[in-house]
Amino acid sequence: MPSEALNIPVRGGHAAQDIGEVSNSFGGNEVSTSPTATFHSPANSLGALRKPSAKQLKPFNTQDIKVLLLENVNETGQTILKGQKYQVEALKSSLPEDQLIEKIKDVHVIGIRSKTKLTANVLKHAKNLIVIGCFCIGTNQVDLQYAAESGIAVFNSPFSNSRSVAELMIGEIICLARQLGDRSMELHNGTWAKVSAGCWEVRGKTLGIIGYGHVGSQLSVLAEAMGMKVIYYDVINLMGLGTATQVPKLEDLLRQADFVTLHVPEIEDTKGMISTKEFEQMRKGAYLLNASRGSVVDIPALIKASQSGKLAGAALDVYPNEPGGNGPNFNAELNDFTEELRKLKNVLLTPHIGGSTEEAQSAIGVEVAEALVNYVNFGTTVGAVNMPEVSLRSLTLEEPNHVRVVYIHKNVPGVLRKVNEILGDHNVDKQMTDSRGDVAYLMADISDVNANDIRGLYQSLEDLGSRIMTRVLY
Ligand SMILES: NC(=O)c1ccc[n+]([C@@H]2O[C@H](COP(=O)([O-])OP(=O)(O)OC[C@H]3O[C@@H](n4cnc5c(N)ncnc54)[C@H](O)[C@@H]3O)[C@@H](O)[C@H]2O)c1
Ligand SMILES: O=C(O)CC[C@@H](O)C(=O)O
Repeated sequence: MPSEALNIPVRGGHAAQDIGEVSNSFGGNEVSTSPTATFHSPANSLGALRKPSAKQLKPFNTQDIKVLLLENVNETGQTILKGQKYQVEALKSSLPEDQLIEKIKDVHVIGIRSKTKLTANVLKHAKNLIVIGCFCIGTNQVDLQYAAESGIAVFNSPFSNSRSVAELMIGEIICLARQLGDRSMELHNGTWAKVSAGCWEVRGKTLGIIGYGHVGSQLSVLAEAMGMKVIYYDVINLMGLGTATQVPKLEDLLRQADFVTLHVPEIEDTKGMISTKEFEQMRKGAYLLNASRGSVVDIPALIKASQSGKLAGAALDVYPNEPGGNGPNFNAELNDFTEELRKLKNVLLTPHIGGSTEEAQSAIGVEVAEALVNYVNFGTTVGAVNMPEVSLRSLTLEEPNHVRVVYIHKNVPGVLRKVNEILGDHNVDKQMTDSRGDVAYLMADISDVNANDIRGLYQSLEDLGSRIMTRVLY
């Protein structure tokens, strides 16, 4: 069978086009949450691309694949995607919703960071989209459920920037303890203010970490190395690193810690988790740091706690509303508390740079771009955050008449029987299927397939009522 002879439309929810007309058409586990859980190694299945005997699965002209990268995705990621000859458009900022909707109509792959909101309203316009790459840790900006139900896989980089965030927290803890932000600002403005009142060593102080995952646990180790006592609160029981100890309740942590730092995901439970009541429970003269998501801390309540002297200082890296790009745009139009926040003493404000280091961005670029290529070219979902993890060993060059069928479907009874009736005309060499909630993902490598059979195979799967998306790769 001639490789790349036919192109199979893969996007679900649309009428199958004539094979001849679709030369421009082409058909991605739970992120580990604890230091003791099994971490995913960075995507490594590109090794398959490099193995001489592995067969490239590209039932499409790769140069027809349109990739839109927003928010200044690192050069490393762009290079990998361009290396596949995909058409890559890379923009430095995110896009307002109306422009995003226009752009997303066309593309097969989109890469974003934390600012681009891929809501159901945006995604319903994404007629060709098969995969989303979040070039960051957080995936709260994407409607993961809607994406899964539309057959769109979502990938992220679960820990490539954890160390960078932890290091920033260490820097900020010392800056807050010594009021460095204020001293520096004063001297920039020509004022010499040599003070020691209210300035402390961090040695012997208690750090309370809320959310003891990738970032929280890294921070724990670094803080202990500076002589801090570490306690943490998490919704799951986790083994503390070093001598760090878990406390049973959030309130216990708030009452004991000198520094409280947040490293939880943005989910329903964590929205507004630090508000007036929690500030009251904190020690007088304590410090609060938030580099998780802007919705986790009630900032007007933080402003009151700072003005009243309850808090000795705070460091914020994230805000409920953040600008789409760089510029003089951190103002009251964005968040109505901004002016008051800017006036506070010993409050460090940073523009969501926790993960913004050369090391982190370069590693994220590679990890997410490789996951995207593996999904587009091979259908592999290892590392996807909204689909079951499915992978099969590569087809090899010794298997010229094999095709890989990817069938994303509603998780309802009887589907496998019907699919296997269709595949049963061929030899099913290997097959893997798994489900996650309402969506199931089936991958099968079948042999003895003639080029002429592919359209029929594809169409039969498309015609099943359970179909979300069909892809045939060969
Ligand atoms: N500022 C930045 O640039 C930056 C960079 C990386 C990550 N982040 C944010 O930090 C968050 C944490 O990152 P991570 O890699 O450590 O995530 P993670 O998933 O490894 O860890 C999160 C931890 O929070 C715990 N948790 C969940 N809900 C909780 C609750 N209600 N109370 C207490 N604990 C709870 C989880 O059990 C888990 O152990 C990310 O989701 C992301 O939003 C920000
Ligand atoms: O780079 C970003 O925009 C997001 C960084 C961070 O919040 C993350 O979720 O990894």
